[in-house]
Formats: sequence, C-alpha cells, structure tokens
Amino acid sequence: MRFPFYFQLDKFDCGPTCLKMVAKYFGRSYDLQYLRDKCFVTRNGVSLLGISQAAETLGLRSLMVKVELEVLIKECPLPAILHWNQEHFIVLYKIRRKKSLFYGKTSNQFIIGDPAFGITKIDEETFRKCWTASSSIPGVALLLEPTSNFHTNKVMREHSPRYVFLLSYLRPFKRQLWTLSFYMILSAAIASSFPYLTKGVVDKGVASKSYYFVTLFFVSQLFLFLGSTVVEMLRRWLALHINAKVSLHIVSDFLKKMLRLPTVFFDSKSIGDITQRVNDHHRIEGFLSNDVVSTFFSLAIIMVFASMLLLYSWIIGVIFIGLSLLGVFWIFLFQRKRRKLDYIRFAHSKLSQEKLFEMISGIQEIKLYGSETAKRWEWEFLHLRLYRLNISSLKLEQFQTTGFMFLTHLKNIVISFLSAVLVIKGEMSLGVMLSISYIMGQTNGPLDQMVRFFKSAQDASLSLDRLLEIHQSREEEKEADSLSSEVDRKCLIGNDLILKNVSFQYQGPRSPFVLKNICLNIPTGRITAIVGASGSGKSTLMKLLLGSYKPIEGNICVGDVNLSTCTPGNWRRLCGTVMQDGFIFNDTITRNIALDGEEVDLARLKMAAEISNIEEFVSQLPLRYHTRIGNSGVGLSGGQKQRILIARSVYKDPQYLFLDEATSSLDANNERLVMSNLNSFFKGRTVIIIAHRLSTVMNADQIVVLEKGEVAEIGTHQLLITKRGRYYELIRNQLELGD
Ligand SMILES: Nc1ncnc2c1ncn2[C@@H]1O[C@H](COP(=O)(O)OP(=O)(O)OP(=O)(O)O)[C@@H](O)[C@H]1O
Repeated sequence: MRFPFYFQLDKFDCGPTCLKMVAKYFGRSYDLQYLRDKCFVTRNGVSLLGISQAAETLGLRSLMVKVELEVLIKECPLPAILHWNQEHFIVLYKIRRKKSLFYGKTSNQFIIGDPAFGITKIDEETFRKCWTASSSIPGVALLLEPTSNFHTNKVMREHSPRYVFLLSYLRPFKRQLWTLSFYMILSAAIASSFPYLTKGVVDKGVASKSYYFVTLFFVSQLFLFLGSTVVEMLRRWLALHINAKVSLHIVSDFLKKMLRLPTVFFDSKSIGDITQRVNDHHRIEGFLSNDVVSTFFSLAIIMVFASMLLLYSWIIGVIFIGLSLLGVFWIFLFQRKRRKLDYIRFAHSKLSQEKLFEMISGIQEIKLYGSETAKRWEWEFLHLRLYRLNISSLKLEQFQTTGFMFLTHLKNIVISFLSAVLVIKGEMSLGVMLSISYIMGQTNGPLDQMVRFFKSAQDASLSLDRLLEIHQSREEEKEADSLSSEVDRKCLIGNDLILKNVSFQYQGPRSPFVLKNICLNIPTGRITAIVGASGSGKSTLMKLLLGSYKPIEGNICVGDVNLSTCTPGNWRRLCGTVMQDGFIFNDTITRNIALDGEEVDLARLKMAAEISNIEEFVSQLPLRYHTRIGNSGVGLSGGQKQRILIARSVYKDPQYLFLDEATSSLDANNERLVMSNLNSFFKGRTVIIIAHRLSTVMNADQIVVLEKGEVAEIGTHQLLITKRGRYYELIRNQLELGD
C-alpha cells in the first residue's frame, strides 16, 4: 500500500503537514495554509492540542493518549500522529510483524511518514528511542479516525498546481513564445533534413561518382548549416530574454508580496525560512534557464529522428525508442531518493546558514561567555552532516548518470552493429547507414537536455511550493475594506482612540491571554502613558493600536471608525513610532531619519535633529548627516540609536505618536532635554508613551497601569500617587518615598 507523503515547507510546519498526510490517507486533500491556520502555527511551532483542534474541524475524531509502546502496537488504530524526539511530529502509518531470515525471530517494523525525511521503515529500538524519552516513560500520540462529517465537510482545495503558477508568468510573452515556436519548428525541419542529405551524398553522389551531386549536396548542407546556426542563435537569444524577464518578475513579485504580508506571518517563520525562500529563486531560475522551451524543442527533435529511424528500419527504430525510454526510466528510478536527499540537504544548509547568522550576530555574547568552541562545534557538526549528505547525493548522481550513459552507448553500439549487418545483407544502403549514425550523434544532446530538465524540475518543485505559499497568503491590505485613503485619513484624524473589551492572545485559542478585556479611551491631542511590570502587555497593546496584530475579541476604534476596516498602511501613515527593537538601516543618518524614500525635507530634518538632540554627536562625525550608520557603518551607542529613532518619528510629523521605552538608554541630562523638546512637539498630537521611568510619564494627561494584561488603574500622576495603589507600588523606589 502506498502511504501519502508531503514534505514540510518550513521548520515549524511538521504538525500541519502530518495532518495533511492523515487527511489524504483518509481520502481528502487539504491546503497546507488552511491547516496551518487551524493548528495555530507560531514561531515555537505547533502543539499537539493545536493539531487535535484542527483535526476536529476537519471532521476527524481525535484522541490524545500517553501510552506505552506495547499498548500502541496492540490497541491503537493507525494512522496516528506521534510526538517525536520531543521536538517534532511524524505520522505512524503501519506496524508490521517481520520474521528474521536467519534466526526465525519476529520483530516489529514501523512505517512512518516523517515530514522532514520521507516515508521510512524503522526498527523497534529506534522507534522506541525517538518516541519515548526512556523505556519507562510513555510516548504521546494523537489517534485520528474519520467521522461521518469528514467526508461531507467542505474541502479547502489545494492551491492550483505549481506549474500553472509559472505559466501565468509566461502569459505576457505570448508573442515571443509564438516566434520561439516558429524558430523551433524551423530548426527541427533543418535538423531533420541533414540525415537525408547525408544519405543523398553517399547513395546518389558517391555511388554514381557524380561531382555535380556531391557539390550540390555539400553546398546545400553548408547553407542549411548556416541557416540553422542563425535560427539557433535567435532562438537562444529570445529564450534567454524571456527567462531573464520571468525570473526578474518572479523575484520582484515575491518581494512585493512579502512586504505586504501581516506581522503574524513572520511570527511563525524563522530567518532561515525566509532566506530559504530567497534561495528558492535560484532553483526556479535554474529550472527556467534549463529552458522549458529548449526541452520541448529537444522532444520534437527526438520524435522527428525516431520517426525517421522507424522509416529506415522498424527494428532500429524500436531499439532506439526502447533503449531511450529505458534510459529515462533509469533516471526516474532514482528520482524519489534524489528528491528526499535534496530536501534534507536543502534543510540542512538552511540550518547551517541560520547558525552562522546567529554566530555573527551573537559574537559579543559568544566571546564574553567563552563559548567560541561550543558554537564552532555546533556549526561544524551541522557541516559534517551536510558533507555526508553531499557525498550521498553525489554518489546517487553518479550512479544515475553512469547508468544513463551506459544505456546511451549500448544503444549506439547495437544500432551501429545492426545497420552494418543490414548493409552487408543488402537490405540497407550505405547512405542510410551513415544517415542513421548521424541521427544517433544528434539525439544524445536532446536526450541529455531532457534528463537535465526533469532533474531541475524536481529541484524547483518544492521551491515552487514554498513560493506559492507566500503568493497565496492573505495580504494585510486586502483584509481591510475598500475605504479610500482619503476617506481613511479624514475619519482617522482628530478622533479619540477607543478600545472596547479588547482581548488578545498570540498563539491560538488555548494560549494565555496577553491582554484581557481592555476598555480604554485615549483622548485625541493628549498624552497617555502606559506603565506596568515587565511582561504585563504594554508593547502588545501598542502593537494592536498600530494594527500589527488584530484583537481576538473586542474592537479598536478611531472615533466611529473600526480600525480593522481601515487599510493598515493608511493608518500607519498617520503614526510615528519608536519601538523597543527599532532598527537602524545600513544607510546614512539622513536616510535613516527620512525613511519615506522621498526627497529629504531639510527643514523637517533640522527640526527632528533639534528635538532629538542629535546635532552634537552628528557634528563630530566626518561626513555629518551623510555618515553611514548601521551594521556596516559607524557604530552607535544605545542612546544615540534611540535618538535617531526619535528623530525618525519626529521627521514623519505624525498625528499619532507611539513611544515604547523611547528614552530608556539616554542619560539623565539627555533624557530631560529630549523629553522637554518632545513635550512641545507633542502639542496637538495624540501620544502614547510606554515607560518605566517616572520622569517620562509623570506629565502625561492620563496614566494607564497594566497588570497581567488587564487595566488596573487609570488617572493622573497626582491622583494615582494619592491613591497609593499599583502605580504607587511601581514607582515607589524612583520616588524615594519609602513606606
Ligand atoms: N510574538 C510573541 N509571541 C508570543 N508571545 C509573545 C510575543 N510577544 C510577546 N509575547 C508575550 O506576551 C507577554 C507580554 O509581552 P509584552 O512585550 O507586551 O510585555 P511588556 O509589558 O511590553 O514587557 P516589557 O516592559 O518587558 O517590554 C509576555 O508574556 C511575552 O512573553
């Protein structure tokens, strides 16, 4: 029996991919993105509970059990999803009893579908090791059985086949493709005339010793050759042009799409997952440059030559077709194994890239804690595995190629021998024999091209799946209704921000609520400070207000307009932000402040620099505002970085200003100065400040105290101090009020 199998597209995709396999096993195909949404995949992966809930929505009865291996073997229905190596999920399809040939002993063999490796058979000992941490501890399994709803539920269709997606990119090149097809037919016609000419030279020219014929044949061959060279050159040039354009369109569409995806999408992806998608383009480019059109051309040439061989001698034709098909079959015989190895290799190179990235960005900590050797070993260990995988891949490739070459040579030898025999028997002319050997010489290239094409198509298929996933993800902007930006702007300016029973959780229905039932009025043109202990949900609240996440329950409104009905881009255009993890780009100071990409407004830049008090340190830099900062530029202190971020938000001249610990790294003098400048800038704007320092929040018009995701207190500094509640507790040390 064949067990359905799918590779996981990303590091955290094993759960939904297992569910996809089980659903397919029971006869239904589901789109992976749909299952991902149902399972609530996050950056920490997915829980068995999440998979169980998703399975129930598909109409599968699910039962989570913790059982010993013996119970699993005897009593549990299969397939089941198992928790594997304490960090992964796999599908257990079947358990077979196997008798050992030598000792007559019986043992169990487990057939599993591991979304990171493929369908594998493993022995009991390995199974036990991976499933249960030790023999005394039971393993965790999710048992799944279809209910009557499973077959009647509306199926979320799998997305359109990946190659349809590529074809959509070829559509704009219709005219060029027709020209290309014309060149192809012309090339094929010229190519097929050469064997006839060869036959003619020998049978008509040489046999009748006619100089006239021989010259005529050779002159026409020369002209045909020139013609075919020109056509071939044009064909290749056109194909190159189409390929380059298509690759460019795919890459630019990918980046365009990725920048439009909501923050939640990136929450469930690691850096490696994203960079892998960029690498995927190289594979698709490879596939395209292996030239889809050339492959059709090769196929056409092979078919024309095969028909000619059949016409010359049916037996030679049959041998040619038979051995060529055998060669292609030989290549296909190893494709599954090749695909598996390739997938694992690709996943490992992603891991090694991730590790390297981590090592470079964490170099300071590595040095400070002396973990250079440990970190190097981790990376070397990964590389060693990658090296082994590369060797296995190369071995397989060699085996594949050698077998194919053997069959090609065998075909040439057998056909040459047969045609020689037919000539001796007088059943074939010498001209036909030479014509056949010309054909044999000409078909090797196209056959090789086709094989290369199949291989790169296989490499590209998984990459295309991953790319399709991005292309089919819901965009942030499209989620909103079609309010025009002008209407948006009018409605959003000069109104209070109102939170009505807002609740939020990051990781699906069973995860803890980070914000609970928040009811809050943030008055327009006033300063609202949010304080609370670390982890109380302040930054989360800010991200919700900025539209990076949507509330799970309740609404956030600007006046009468529900924020979820506005285009997020339009809303954010009105907001200036300084986030805790604000990013400094590898660019000049000016370009780091004026991020909008438009011409720099010098008056606004000057104002922003004055308010954020960066003038002094910028004046000491060699190129002043044109000095490059960021990773490859001049290093900045934490305080300087924060001031650049403040300047960025001021330069934007926003209606709403969100500051999350914006001055936490500044020294007391600088903070006082910047806050006093900002206080004048705040006039007429709605400001939301998150801060731990009393000096930053005490002048706010209202202070909101968050505790464990709930609003504990609201009021002014004076009011809350006299109340001696949570706020007082929070800032007691800073006030030095004692008890
Ligand atoms: N992307 C995320 N995915 C899952 N959980 C998250 C995520 N971001 C934050 N959390 C969790 O949400 C809770 C609130 O975090 P948040 O950053 O809002 O707190 P905070 O009050 O701003 O803390 P701090 O003062 O330390 O910045 C924390 O328990 C945190 O672990």
